[in-house]
Amino acid sequence: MTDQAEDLDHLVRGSWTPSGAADAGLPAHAAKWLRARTGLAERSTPAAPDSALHVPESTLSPDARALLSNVVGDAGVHIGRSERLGRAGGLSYLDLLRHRGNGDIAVPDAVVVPADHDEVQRVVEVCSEHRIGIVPFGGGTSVVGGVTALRGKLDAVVALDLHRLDELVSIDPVSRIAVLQAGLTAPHAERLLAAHGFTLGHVPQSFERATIGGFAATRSSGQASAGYGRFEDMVAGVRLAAPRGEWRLGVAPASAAGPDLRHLVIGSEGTLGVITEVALRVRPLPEVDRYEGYVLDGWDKGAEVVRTLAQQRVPVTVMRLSDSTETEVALALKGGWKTVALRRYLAARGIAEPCLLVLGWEAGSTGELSQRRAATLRALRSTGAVRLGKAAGEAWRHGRFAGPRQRDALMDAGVCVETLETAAYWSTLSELRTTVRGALADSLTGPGVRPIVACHISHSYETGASLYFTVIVPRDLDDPTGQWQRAKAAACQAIGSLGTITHHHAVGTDHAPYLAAEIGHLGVDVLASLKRTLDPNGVLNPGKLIS
Ligand SMILES: Cc1cc2nc3c(=O)[nH]c(=O)nc-3n(C[C@H](O)[C@H](O)[C@H](O)COP(=O)(O)OP(=O)(O)OC[C@H]3O[C@@H](n4cnc5c(N)ncnc54)[C@H](O)[C@@H]3O)c2cc1C
Repeated sequence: MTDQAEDLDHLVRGSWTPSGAADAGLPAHAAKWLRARTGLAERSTPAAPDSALHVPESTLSPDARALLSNVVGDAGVHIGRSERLGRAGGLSYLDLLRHRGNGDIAVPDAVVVPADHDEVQRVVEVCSEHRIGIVPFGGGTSVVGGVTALRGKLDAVVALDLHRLDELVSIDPVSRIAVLQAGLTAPHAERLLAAHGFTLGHVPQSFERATIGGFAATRSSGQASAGYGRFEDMVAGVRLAAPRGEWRLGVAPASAAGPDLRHLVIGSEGTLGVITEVALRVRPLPEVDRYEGYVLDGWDKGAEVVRTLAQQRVPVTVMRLSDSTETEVALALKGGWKTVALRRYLAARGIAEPCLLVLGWEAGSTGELSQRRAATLRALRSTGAVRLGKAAGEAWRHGRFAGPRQRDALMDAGVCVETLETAAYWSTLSELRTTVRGALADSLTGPGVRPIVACHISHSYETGASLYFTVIVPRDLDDPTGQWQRAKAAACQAIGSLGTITHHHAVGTDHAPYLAAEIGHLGVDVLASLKRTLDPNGVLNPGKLIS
C-alpha cells in the first residue's frame, strides 16, 4: 500500500498529464491542415490557471470530519483546495472545459483516502449514517460524469480516493486467477502480474491512469478485447463494501445458483457499494507479438471484412477498423513524405476511400503466432485487403496512447474535441454509423465551420460491433458547453433504438436520461430497488446511473 503522506498530485488535474499540452504539442503542419479542413481560426485559448477557478468552502461539518478521521486518520481526510479540485470530475470534454473556466465545477467537500477494505467499509457506514454522499474515485478517467461530485439532497459529498488499495492480494497460478485491490492502476497491476508471468491484457486508451475498480465498475473494454475479452469477461469475483455490509461474490468458474449476481456489481458505477477487490482471470504473458496494417476500400467493405473475421472467430488479439475520415485524419496529422508515398501507392492500387484495418496477434511462441496469423490471412483472402505491413501496425501501436495527450494541445488551439461510442448488431451497424455521423455533422456545422466526424470499430463480436466516434471542430468560444451538449444530445437521439447508449464508457450522469429507453422502466425499478437494499440512505454516487 502506498504511503499516506504521498502527494495526491499523481492524480488528475484539468488535463491528461501534469504538464498538459507540453506533453504532446500540435505540429505546425497538423495545425495548418486542421485550419484548412475545419475552418479553425488561428488562435490560442490556453487553460485558466487553477487559482482562477471558484472552489466553494467545504460543507463537511467538523463532527463528520472527526468521524472520518477516526477511521482513516487525520492525514486521510483532505479538505485542501487543490486536493478537492483534483477530484472534481473526470476527463470528458465538458470536464476539461470546466477546468478551463467554462461552467461550474462540482467540487467534493473532502477527499477521503482509506488504506484497505476495512477502512472503506467503515467510511461507507459513517457516510451512510450521517448522510454524506460518496463518490468512489479510481483513476478519475470517467468521460460520462461518473465521478462528478454531486450532492443530491445530502449534506455533503466526499470523493473516496482508492489509490492506497494497490496490492496484489493473491495469485492462483493453477486456476489462473489473481485477486487485485481496486485502486491499482492498470500499469501497476500489469507489473505485479508480470512478476508471476501473467497479464490481464486489458488495454483501454486510458490504460495509464485507470484502475481495476474503475474497469469493473464501468464494464470497460480494452483495445485487445478481440483476444482477451471485455473486462467483465475477466471477472471471477468481487468484494464490495456497501452500507448494508460486505458482499463477496464468485466461488466457482461457472454456476447455476440463480442469476449471476456478480453482474449486478460489475457496471454499478459506484452506486451500490465500493468495489475493494476483484478476482480476475489472468493469462500467461505473451512471448511474441506482431501488428500489421491493411487497407480496405470504403466503410461497407471494411465492416464486412471485420464481420467475416469476427464470425470466423479468427485468433486475433487486436482488430480495429478506421473509416476513411479517421484514416484521412491519421495520415494528415502524421504528414511527411512517407504519407505522400502511401497515398500514391493506395491510389495506384485503386483504393478510392482508404479504411485502415489494424490486426495484432500475441502468442506464447513464434510458431503459435505464425499459426494464428496464417488463419487470419486465410480469412482475409479475396476480400480485397491491401497489405501495408508491420510499419503501419507498429505505428498504430506506438501512438495508441497519444490521443489523450494531444487533446490538451488541441483545446489550447481552440478546438472542440470529444468522442462518443455505441454498439449494434451487424444488420444495423452501418445505418447506425450513418445516422449518428449525420446528427453530429448537422449539429456542429455552421458558417465557415466544417466538423470532422470520424469513426472506428475497435470491439467486434460474432453478432455485432462497437462504433467509436471522434469529433474535431472549431470551438464555439461564446458557448462551448452548449455547442457540445447539443451535438451529444443529437447523437444520443440518433442512436435511439438502433444501438446501445454506451458500449464501454458507462452511464454516469451524461447517459442517465437515456437509460430507461434502453432497459425499460421496469429495468430502472429493478436497479432502484437493488440500490435501496444495499444503500438505503442513497449516499453512493448520487445522480449516477439511475439518477
Ligand atoms: C482518454 C480516455 C480514453 C479512454 N479509453 C477507454 C477505453 O479504451 N475503454 C474503456 O472502457 N474506457 C475508456 N475510457 C473511459 C474510462 O477510462 C473507463 O471508464 C475506466 O474504466 C474508468 O476507470 P477509472 O479507474 O478511471 O474510474 P473512475 O473514472 O475513477 O470512475 C469511473 C466510475 O466508476 C466508479 N468507480 C471507480 N472505482 C470504483 C470502485 N472501486 N468501486 C465502485 N465504483 C468505482 C466511479 O464512481 C465512477 O462512477 C477512456 C477515458 C479517457 C479519458
